[in-house]
Amino acid sequence: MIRIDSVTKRYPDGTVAVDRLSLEIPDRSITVLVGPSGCGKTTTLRMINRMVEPSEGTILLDGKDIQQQPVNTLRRSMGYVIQNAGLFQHRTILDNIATVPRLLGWGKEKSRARARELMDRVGLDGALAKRYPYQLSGGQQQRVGVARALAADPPVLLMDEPFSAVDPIVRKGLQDELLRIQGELGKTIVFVTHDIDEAVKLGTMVAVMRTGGRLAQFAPPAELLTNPADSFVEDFLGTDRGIRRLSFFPAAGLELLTSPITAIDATAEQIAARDTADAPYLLVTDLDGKPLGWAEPQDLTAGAIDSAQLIPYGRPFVPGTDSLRAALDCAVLSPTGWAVAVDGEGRAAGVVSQQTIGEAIRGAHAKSAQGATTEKVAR
Ligand SMILES: Nc1ncnc2c1ncn2[C@@H]1O[C@H](COP(=O)(O)OP(=O)(O)OP(=O)(O)O)[C@@H](O)[C@H]1O
Repeated sequence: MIRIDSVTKRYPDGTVAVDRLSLEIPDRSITVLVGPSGCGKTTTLRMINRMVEPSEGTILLDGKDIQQQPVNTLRRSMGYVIQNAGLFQHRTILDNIATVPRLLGWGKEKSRARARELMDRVGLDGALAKRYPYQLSGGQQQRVGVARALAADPPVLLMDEPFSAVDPIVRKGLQDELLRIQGELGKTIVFVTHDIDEAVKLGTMVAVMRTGGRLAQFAPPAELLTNPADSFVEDFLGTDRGIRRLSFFPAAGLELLTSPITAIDATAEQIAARDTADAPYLLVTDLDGKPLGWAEPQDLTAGAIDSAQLIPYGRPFVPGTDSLRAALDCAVLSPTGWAVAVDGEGRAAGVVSQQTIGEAIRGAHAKSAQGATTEKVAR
């Protein structure tokens, strides 16, 4: 949908912010521009809505040169979200969100109705509608910024470090919300960040830029983590690239053992009859099948199970939605070295050892080397 064709931006003082950049930004997906401070990300984004004009090269939107389009028409087709939301401080939340529909002449009631609908869409409580921006938290303000950008239903959303100013937990919530909104609305989003984790999480495609405004690599995140183009990209991705790449392999194929699962009301005879050859620990569950903790078989054969004596099982993973990274994390954090898999209701579905996860990782790498595609799974 957006094609950046050999674009250069030279500012009047001679700074080359962007140097012969070419990118094909796919339709209805999130393309992330990432790179160190000053590498030209913001300049690139602003050239897309003509807040900055390129010195050379062309940008095409749906095959048409954006230079040939009136700036106002162009900007109407592009929502713009910036860090700290950039809200109008003297307007209520509802009126902030209704800004563009009002500019388009929608009328007050229709604009406000649309604003209410968007508050709901971005997860804002309707009770906040009459407040002013200063009466909202940073995360809430950022949601207002996203709602305002979506108000006139533009096909394109440009987002410049929109979540950088909030704490990590709020940030994760905003990222998840953006992925949900993108899934529902199918916008074409260009997202600027300097945080590679954010880029890998959000991007369908990731453009890594280097200082001097040049493109270092343009690839889907799994490809980036597997085959960084050069040492700059490799360094930028960080030292735990291998672990992060596991986020792209689903945990669904892991072989789970169910024989060690033991209900808390199991009798000594039932426990003694268990085949524990494959697993040194038993996972004790409550009567609903939810995990309580680990026990060594010899500690249980004595009689009634005392839940206070159990070894904590740590955090479980959900095979249907989690990745091998999540499963490995659970196993690494588990005092027994075994990870607990649960179903959507939190009931124990099986257990798996670090060794089995290790074998699955090797299998996944081998498969991916044969060219199998890696889909994004929950991280
Ligand atoms: N108006 C301007 N005049 C001159 N130089 C500029 C101007 N705006 C930006 N620059 C320079 O262009 C280069 C790219 O800036 P830009 O803001 O696009 O980078 P960025 O990657 O978004 O950085 P950051 O992550 O720090 O926001 C920088 O060297 C910057 O100093």
